[in-house]
Amino acid sequence: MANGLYVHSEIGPLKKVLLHRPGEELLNLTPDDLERLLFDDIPFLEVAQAEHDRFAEILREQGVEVLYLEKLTAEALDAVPGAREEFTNQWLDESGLKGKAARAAVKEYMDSIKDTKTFVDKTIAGLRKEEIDLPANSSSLLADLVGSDQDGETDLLIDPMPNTYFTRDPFAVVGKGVNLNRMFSVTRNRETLYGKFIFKYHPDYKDAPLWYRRDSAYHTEGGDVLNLNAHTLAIGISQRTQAGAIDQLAQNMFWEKGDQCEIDTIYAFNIPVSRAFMHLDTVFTQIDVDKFTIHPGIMGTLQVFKLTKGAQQGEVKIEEMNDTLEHVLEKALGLDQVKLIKCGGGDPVAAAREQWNDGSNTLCVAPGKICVYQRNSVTNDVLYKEGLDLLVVPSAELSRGRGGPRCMSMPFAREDL
Ligand SMILES: NC(=O)NCCC[C@H](N)C(=O)O
Repeated sequence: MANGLYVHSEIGPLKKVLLHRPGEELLNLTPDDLERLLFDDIPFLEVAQAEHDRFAEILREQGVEVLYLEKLTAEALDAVPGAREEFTNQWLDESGLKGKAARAAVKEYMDSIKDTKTFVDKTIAGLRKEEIDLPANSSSLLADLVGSDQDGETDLLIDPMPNTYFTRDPFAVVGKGVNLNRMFSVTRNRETLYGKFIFKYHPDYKDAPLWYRRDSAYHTEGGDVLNLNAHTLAIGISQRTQAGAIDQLAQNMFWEKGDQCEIDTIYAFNIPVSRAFMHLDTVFTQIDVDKFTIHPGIMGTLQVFKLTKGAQQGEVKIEEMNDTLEHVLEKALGLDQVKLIKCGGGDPVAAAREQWNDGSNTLCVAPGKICVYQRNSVTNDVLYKEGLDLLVVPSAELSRGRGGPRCMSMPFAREDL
């Protein structure tokens, strides 16, 4: 574990996980910005934090080391002279700020924050106009005179990043390396900066090989990536992950970085493009050696492609194998039978309601032991009767961002099975 990363499955005993405690970014969410910022409601921050603290505590009770994105980023920026300056400039480049004068004023404000962890929190929280002394209209640039209001009236100078607590998506640990993603939306793509600097400068993680880069041409997100075993990945072709990203990933994993990457097979699942099916992990998650929770909407024949390394340099073989999810997973895992447990049991009303609140998005901490949202009582009852050991996370507020326990976590290390 030279660089501290080691993930070869979805279910091996979890040793180390990355979270982000929701912070002041949720206080900069307004009803008008919800859709653009990919959020569905305004959470009550204090309760969201208490729920998240309980999630972290549940993980620690299971012997898991809990890391925080904001802390690792601050450590990375403090580790190398010039790293914080480099981060600030790139954060400003991607902040949507218009005008040189505004940029200079924000830079001065951010530089004045001495403590780096407080600085990192502020980059996530966003900035209100009232917080900055913008120079009077003395500039000769139209952009300074008009400012950011050209996109509509707003009290914000820089958008918050309310989805940062979904640490699953900006990057994904695969084996001993990382897919550093280019994300689907402009707003969430800013979250990938934290991973960029952690994997560039953090003393414990800087040697991690990158299987994908945030400057790639196609978008992809960690919620679409499932580590089936050391050699096999499942990836969704979804609203968030383009087929071209999977081609690029296969090239990098099989060839460009083939000497470091153990993955030799990728199953690409073509899932419907909709918010309910946002990522592969909103549709199914592995909960035991041979068990998965699923969204019932994914039953029936699926279009699936199997990508393997070809014989010629740079060649990737693609086989279309349209089949049921059950059969594809059996083949991929080399099992005679897998069991798919439906969100909501057989009840279509419960399935729709609980799927909306991530009933099939679970975090497995060991085979058969999973974190679930408390509010999904119908699904949880079914899982309990199937013999699963449930670690129940309070979820009244956390669920308002449309992500569950798997979305809120990025495993850094799991024991082998
Ligand atoms: N892996 C996941 O399904 N993550 C949930 C992300 C929810 C967030 N509001 C988003 O739309 O990106």
